[in-house]
Amino acid sequence: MTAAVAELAGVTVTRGQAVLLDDIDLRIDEDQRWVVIGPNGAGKTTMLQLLAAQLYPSDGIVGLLGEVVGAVDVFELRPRIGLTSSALAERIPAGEKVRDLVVSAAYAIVGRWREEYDEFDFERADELLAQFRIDHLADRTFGTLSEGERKRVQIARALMTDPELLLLDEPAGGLDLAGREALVGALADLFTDPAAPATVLVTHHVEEIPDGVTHCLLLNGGRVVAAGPLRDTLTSQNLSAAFDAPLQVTYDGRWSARGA
Ligand SMILES: Nc1ncnc2c1ncn2[C@@H]1O[C@H](COP(=O)(O)OP(=O)(O)OP(=O)(O)O)[C@@H](O)[C@H]1O
Repeated sequence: MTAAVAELAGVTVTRGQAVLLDDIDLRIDEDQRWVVIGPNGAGKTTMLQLLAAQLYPSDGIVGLLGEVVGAVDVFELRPRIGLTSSALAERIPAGEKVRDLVVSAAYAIVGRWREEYDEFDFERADELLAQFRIDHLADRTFGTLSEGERKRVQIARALMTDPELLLLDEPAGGLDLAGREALVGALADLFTDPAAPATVLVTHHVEEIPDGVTHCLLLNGGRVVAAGPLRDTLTSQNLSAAFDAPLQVTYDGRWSARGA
């Protein structure tokens, strides 16, 4: 049996009168790659914040990497979890060099360059840059990169600490078609690697589901519409329920969806 990297039991998140997540049960195993899909405001980012140990539930239990959030120091948990999001990208100084940015993740530092890094760290950073086909950008500054290049740098950085759980919040958001396709391809390479960590990828678009994704969570209004193995879960009926609109899902090696 595989081990759970994350377990949510009866998890509710409220802010004032607003219910952001409502009574969520979910288990993510170490060999699983999840995609979370839902309309704006469904609670996807809130879910990732819970999984990143950046948010406590208002009710219920969040188990992460064998620990219960709230009963353990989150600063011990966070280095074991890789996260990319546009909010984090905004905090990256434009003048930071790509290689430094990736290598400094080993020490969970953004925009500082004070620690000693060893040869192994630089080798690992270069390996990750090559894996995401951005090794030619190693000496460029973050601010000079295209949006697609920035996304890949962030993912390389998130992997630098060899996280046990990788969380990607709309990694293809804002990319043009070619950039999106390149990123989806790079993620497919990662997701189909058995050594890659358990992953949760948030998106609005089924076209952005890379090969290697095994499970799907559909959210609407903070509630689970459906969750389980991808092929069983991502049906026209479930997607329509998640988006409150008649949608037709097809799969021909890639997922796509259109109005029914
Ligand atoms: N502090 C808060 N107080 C009240 N409501 C909030 C607060 N933070 C978030 N919300 C609401 O919670 C809901 C879920 O937000 P969340 O960012 O998790 O959704 P999402 O699915 O990631 O949306 P999107 O696709 O637009 O990024 C939204 O309706 C949002 O307006």
